[in-house]
Amino acid sequence: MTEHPRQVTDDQLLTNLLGGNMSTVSLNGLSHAYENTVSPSVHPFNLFIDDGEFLVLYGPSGSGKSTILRMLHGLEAPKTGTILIDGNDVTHAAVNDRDVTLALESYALYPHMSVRDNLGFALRVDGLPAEEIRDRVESVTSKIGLRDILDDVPGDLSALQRQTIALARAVVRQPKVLIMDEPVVNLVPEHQADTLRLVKDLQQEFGLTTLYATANLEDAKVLGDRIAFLDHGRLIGVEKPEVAEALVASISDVDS
Ligand SMILES: Nc1ncnc2c1ncn2[C@@H]1O[C@H](COP(=O)(O)OP(=O)(O)OP(=O)(O)O)[C@@H](O)[C@H]1O
Repeated sequence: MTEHPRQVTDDQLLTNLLGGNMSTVSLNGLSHAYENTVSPSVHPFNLFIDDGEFLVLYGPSGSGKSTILRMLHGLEAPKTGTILIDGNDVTHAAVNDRDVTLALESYALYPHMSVRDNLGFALRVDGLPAEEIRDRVESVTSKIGLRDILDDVPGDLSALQRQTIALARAVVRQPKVLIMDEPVVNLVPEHQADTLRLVKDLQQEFGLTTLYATANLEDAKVLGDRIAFLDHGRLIGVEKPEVAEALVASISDVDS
């Protein structure tokens, strides 16, 4: 199975040459095994995610998606391999030293804080100046129609608005890498479509390098620039959404 290199635009080349803030991810020979288990949860694999790319990890339950995200986040140590972000080896770096942000579900919002304070909280902890916090919060909220509810608390809002804020709270940090682990799986169907659209819009608007785990092929096709197919802890292939169906069919043939 071939891995399609993404076309590097003139802008990206220029940014590279100028030593700009690129956010590439290289996973090299990465594997994982949970303690006291017989077979590895993730077999060794290589994967490169380009700056600003939306990469979907797709596979059934137990295929290794969460474990890969947890290694990238710093919550699980790999058994083998390295993790490079912008060429820097972060394989053994602490969670807070790798600039990877996990978008949490809406129940993780602080219930007593206004939307504005929820969005700015992590930025204050990071020590950003008040002016920059205000600018970032306004920039994100104006793009997603949240400005009118900045002074409300989560309990006053709809489930969809809360979900939107939870996503915005990750984006406002402008992380090098944004990760999401099945963020729509617990939402009612009508909110799932809206949330997927929002995820894609925010990712494109802010050009965030993103890894997104899902067991839903339709979601993977809507969201991904490329889809990484996982099966029983193995990376089977990395393809554009257009050829996803054919690859899934070939995996099913092999499995049956
Ligand atoms: N804490 C753990 N201890 C032992 N084995 C685990 C643990 N967490 C996951 N596993 C195993 O590791 C493998 C990969 O699981 P993982 O959760 O990464 O898959 P997934 O594709 O994200 O599935 P799901 O969406 O159901 O979480 C599975 O075989 C799973 O049973």
